[in-house]
Amino acid sequence: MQEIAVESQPLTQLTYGLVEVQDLSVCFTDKSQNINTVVDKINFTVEPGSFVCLLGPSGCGKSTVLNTIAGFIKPTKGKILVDEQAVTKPGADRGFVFQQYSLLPWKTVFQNVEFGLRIKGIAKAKRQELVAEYLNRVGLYNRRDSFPHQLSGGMKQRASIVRALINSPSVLLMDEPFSALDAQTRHMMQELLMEIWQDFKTTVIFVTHDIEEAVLLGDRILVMGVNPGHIKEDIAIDLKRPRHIDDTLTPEFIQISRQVLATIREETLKSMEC
Ligand SMILES: Nc1ncnc2c1ncn2[C@@H]1O[C@H](COP(=O)(O)OP(=O)(O)OP(=O)(O)O)[C@@H](O)[C@H]1O
Repeated sequence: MQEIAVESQPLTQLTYGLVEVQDLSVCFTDKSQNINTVVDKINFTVEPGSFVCLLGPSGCGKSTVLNTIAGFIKPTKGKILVDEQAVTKPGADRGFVFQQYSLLPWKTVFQNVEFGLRIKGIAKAKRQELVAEYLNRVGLYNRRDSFPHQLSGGMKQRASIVRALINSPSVLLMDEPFSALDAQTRHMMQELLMEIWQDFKTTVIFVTHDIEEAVLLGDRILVMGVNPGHIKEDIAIDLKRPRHIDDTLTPEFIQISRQVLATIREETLKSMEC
């Protein structure tokens, strides 16, 4: 593989990361040729460097919207623009972290994180320097030679996050990345993600159905409604940063969470009716 030298990339590099979702509709056709409109006429813009949560009841289409931004699903109508370029397929400008760990099981932590840099043809010495820097950032350098099955769930997700971030994506797409973790590990991961995001200033679009998680992490919460999936409310979270788990106990936090709960409760009931 041809190797090229690159300039050192500081951890604090500011990427662009403007995401525009314009009149997005996604339909799936089942075996009997019935057309199911999963999300309809979705419009929103995510400003560069902001952290937006997509929140809604199960089945409202959160993952479908995220997968369309990732380029895994093609819009039936409408379009997605990332940094003013139309999304037609997956690309290195969009990093993805799934609920189920996206690490390659036959590669070590180091090799998993290094993978994208190898594909780009970055020189070995530079790869080693960058991977060490990123693994140190999430406290995984000492586990660099471990395989994924030798790691805890939290460690796997830390590795998955730096695996995505090391490629300097304009936007990081996260689909319920902490939902499989126990409560304590989830809280640690939420705090770590906020710290990393403050460093990197990458745009983050984060899917969750956990209200507390959305209020803690997001600059904005896009609450989705059902039948078909749509944006029901766009709620700005004006809580000061940096935020910490303890903030979830403050009156301001509880008040915002109640407001979000009231919005989402109606949709959850609707989703249970069908
Ligand atoms: N590839 C597909 N083919 C057919 N139907 C699909 C496909 N992907 C998703 N759906 C349907 O679209 C709807 C929305 O699914 P989606 O996973 O986007 O919702 P969600 O809000 O992320 O749900 P959850 O919170 O449970 O993960 C569901 O009814 C699902 O069955």
